[in-house]
Amino acid sequence: MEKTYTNTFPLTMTSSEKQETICIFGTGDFGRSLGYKMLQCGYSVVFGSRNPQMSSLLPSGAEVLSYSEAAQKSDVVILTIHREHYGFLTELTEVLKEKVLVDVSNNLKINQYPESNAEYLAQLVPGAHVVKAFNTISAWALQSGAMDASRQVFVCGNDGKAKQRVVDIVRTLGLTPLDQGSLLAANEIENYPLQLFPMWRLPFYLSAALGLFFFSYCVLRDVIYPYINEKQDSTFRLAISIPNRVFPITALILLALVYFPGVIAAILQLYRGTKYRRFPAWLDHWMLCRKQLGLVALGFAFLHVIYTLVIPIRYYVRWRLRNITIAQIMDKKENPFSASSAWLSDSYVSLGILGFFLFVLLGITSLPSVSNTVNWREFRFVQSKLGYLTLILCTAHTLVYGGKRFLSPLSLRWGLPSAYVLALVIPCTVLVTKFILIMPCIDKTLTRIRQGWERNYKYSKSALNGRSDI
Ligand SMILES: NC(=O)C1=CN([C@@H]2O[C@H](COP(=O)(O)OP(=O)(O)OC[C@H]3O[C@@H](n4cnc5c(N)ncnc54)[C@H](OP(=O)(O)O)[C@@H]3O)[C@@H](O)[C@H]2O)C=CC1
Ligand SMILES: [Cu+2]
Repeated sequence: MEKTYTNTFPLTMTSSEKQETICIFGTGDFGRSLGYKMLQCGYSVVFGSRNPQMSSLLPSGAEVLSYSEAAQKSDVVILTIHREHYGFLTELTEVLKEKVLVDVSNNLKINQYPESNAEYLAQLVPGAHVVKAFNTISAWALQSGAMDASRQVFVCGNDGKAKQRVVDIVRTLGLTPLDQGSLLAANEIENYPLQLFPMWRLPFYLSAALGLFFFSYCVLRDVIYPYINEKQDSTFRLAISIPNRVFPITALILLALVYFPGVIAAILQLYRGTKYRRFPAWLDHWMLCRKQLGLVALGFAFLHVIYTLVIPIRYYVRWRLRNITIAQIMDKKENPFSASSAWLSDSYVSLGILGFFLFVLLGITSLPSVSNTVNWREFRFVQSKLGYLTLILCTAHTLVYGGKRFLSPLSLRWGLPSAYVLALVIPCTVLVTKFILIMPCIDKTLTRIRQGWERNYKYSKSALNGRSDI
């Protein structure tokens, strides 16, 4: 019986061959769009509907029959019906026997039901070969042809031949099939369209929290403090001065947070004396979204660069420069040139430029089109060595910014240090810890652990033999 469709199914259809008929159950949005696309690609389409006479707006050229009549016309039946309405299929088990039954359904929530929709369908219609496909393609994309971002169709199913047929249909429709294995994968495939930027969530919340905290901190020091102490209105600082403090601080901390989990993981491995124990879930998740953290940090660094470029055209800056010059003319006294200040200011800018350049380089190499062209060692070299160099340069940039005022009691307001002093805590912690970790004696142990050596090997061996360790 399996021979029937291997013989009849053409791999690619030519006009001279008989058109293959596909049956689509349901005449809703998705069913109609899919039917339209299939007709365009040379299939003949039969719709199954509760009310064949009432169905309107169907693509011309398609036939509409009752569900059981339609099912008899083809051995591939695509169900474009919501899972909640699958009940009536139990009456069609005889007609659907040995047919390829394609489940396209999505749910409203992740893990909404104990079993995936496709597995539920397989239980309802035990004689059919259920294949999961098309759920990641939207009706709108099918119709408008705007499918660049969503050409991929995940396909899974327990019957190899049935799956192959669906894969071929997907290809004929101009989409890219991705075989995901057996029906067990259906759950993951169904959850996929419901996820909302899972890897961007942590970076987003972190940057929002950091931004808000430092913004409030700067408002307290730079707007509220001068108002209460000198009745001075500094609210104009909310537009550029304060954002241009918050952005670089957020960028620097996020960049440090890209390298922090690696350091924590190394310490954990050293402490446990083995690499064969799982990291806690939060550390795993943190490690997985390092790329996104770095890209968000790069975004903030960009903002800092742009905000810095406009400094010379700001009214406040020009006003201050003019006033200082006029005051010097009136006093007939020139400000002496300070070589150390010139050095500090130039090195501050230069470190910033170099740090930003490497930061952009890191961002570019994390793009899939670029990272696909480098091998594993090259990628690690760029992301680790160059990454740490970027962190060192950006931290130094901030330290030099502080310059002579760094930790000076004069810059305290209500006992609060400048925001950039706080910003340095995490980057410095990461750099100092990393420096300790690369000291030869520690590095040697860590490398051995990462190659599989275990400190308490005997202990684990006895555990393996099932003996108690007391
Ligand atoms: N819309 C989209 O972009 C996408 C949809 N999907 C999935 O495709 C399936 C269909 O979605 P969509 O077309 O948007 O939904 P619609 O509500 O527009 O269509 C559902 C169709 O199911 C049929 N149906 C059968 N039994 C019942 C019943 N008891 N009550 C109501 N309808 C019934 C109806 O067709 P008739 O009246 O002819 O019997 C109806 O038109 C869903 O499982 C959805 O998750 C997947 C990817 C994208
Ligand atoms: Cu800067």
